[in-house]
Amino acid sequence: MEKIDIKTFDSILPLKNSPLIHCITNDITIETVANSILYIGGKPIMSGDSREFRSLFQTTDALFLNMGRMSETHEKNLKLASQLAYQTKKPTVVDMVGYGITQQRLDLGNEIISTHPAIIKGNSSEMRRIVGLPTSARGIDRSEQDNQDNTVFELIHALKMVAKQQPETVFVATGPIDIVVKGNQCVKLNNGVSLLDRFVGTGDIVGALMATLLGAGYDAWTSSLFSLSYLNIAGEQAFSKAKGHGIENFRQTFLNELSVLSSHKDWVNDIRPVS
Ligand SMILES: Nc1ncnc2c1ncn2[C@@H]1O[C@H](COP(=O)(O)OP(=O)(O)O)[C@@H](O)[C@H]1O
Ligand SMILES: Cc1ncsc1CCOP(=O)(O)O
Ligand SMILES: [Mg+2]
Repeated sequence: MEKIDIKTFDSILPLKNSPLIHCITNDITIETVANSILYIGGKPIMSGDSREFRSLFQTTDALFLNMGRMSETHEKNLKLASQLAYQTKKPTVVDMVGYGITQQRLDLGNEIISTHPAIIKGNSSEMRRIVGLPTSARGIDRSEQDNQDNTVFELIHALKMVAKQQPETVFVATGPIDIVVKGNQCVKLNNGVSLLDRFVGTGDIVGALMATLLGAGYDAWTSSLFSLSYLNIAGEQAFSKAKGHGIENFRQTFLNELSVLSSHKDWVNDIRPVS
């Protein structure tokens, strides 16, 4: 497993600049995604009007694409934006929500993958479909079977095979164990709490945090590892403060933690890579 240079994480927040992040995302979690970017010092612009994409691209620092709630317009927007990002080398994160559950999502996801975004992420079940592994997951959720030691091992192997074809792209599979792969490099992270899986948006949020760090000028590897660690340790802090008081209370406490965790400089000491 690659070592993580945790010391660099200490100095990342607060961000030195306020990167402007263009988000084309689902309308289920759009407000939470926008606020999460603000909580770590970025500036979101949520635009789904393709008429303004080209002028927006002249001022934004990164692009966040989320396959979320599909429609013909959303599909056209994601296709156009991913092509513009490829042509202009705009740092891009794509969240493969529901990849492979329908032909539309399969085709759209494959078209976006071909534009070589900096980070391709999804939960472990979505990422298993991307690398051609079976999954019993339904809808956009993750199957528990996809988080066992053997299934995590086979996903890492398959991700490395795909990553060899796209050496500039970081592949992230989230779950109880988060997997980050770039070429033949791999890190597994073991932070977070199961309550993070009990409400919608945590996958969307961590993808938006990755795009924010890309926009701040960090590379895809650092952006992925930092965002996963930061979000999950915010979840651990929220659990210690809000456990037993209901999922919605945990969710609110968790979102609050995203805005304050960076002020506790020793948070990086809680990062738990898995050897
Ligand atoms: N059971 C769990 N234990 C620890 N962390 C979790 C758990 N479930 C989800 N997470 C964390 O929540 C975030 C979202 O992951 P996941 O639920 O897999 O994405 P999605 O919401 O797209 O399905 C990730 O940072 C992941 O590490
Ligand atoms: C429920 C739902 N349906 C389409 S997008 C979405 C939200 C998914 O958010 P996350 O992947 O972060 O749980
Ligand atoms: Mg998701």
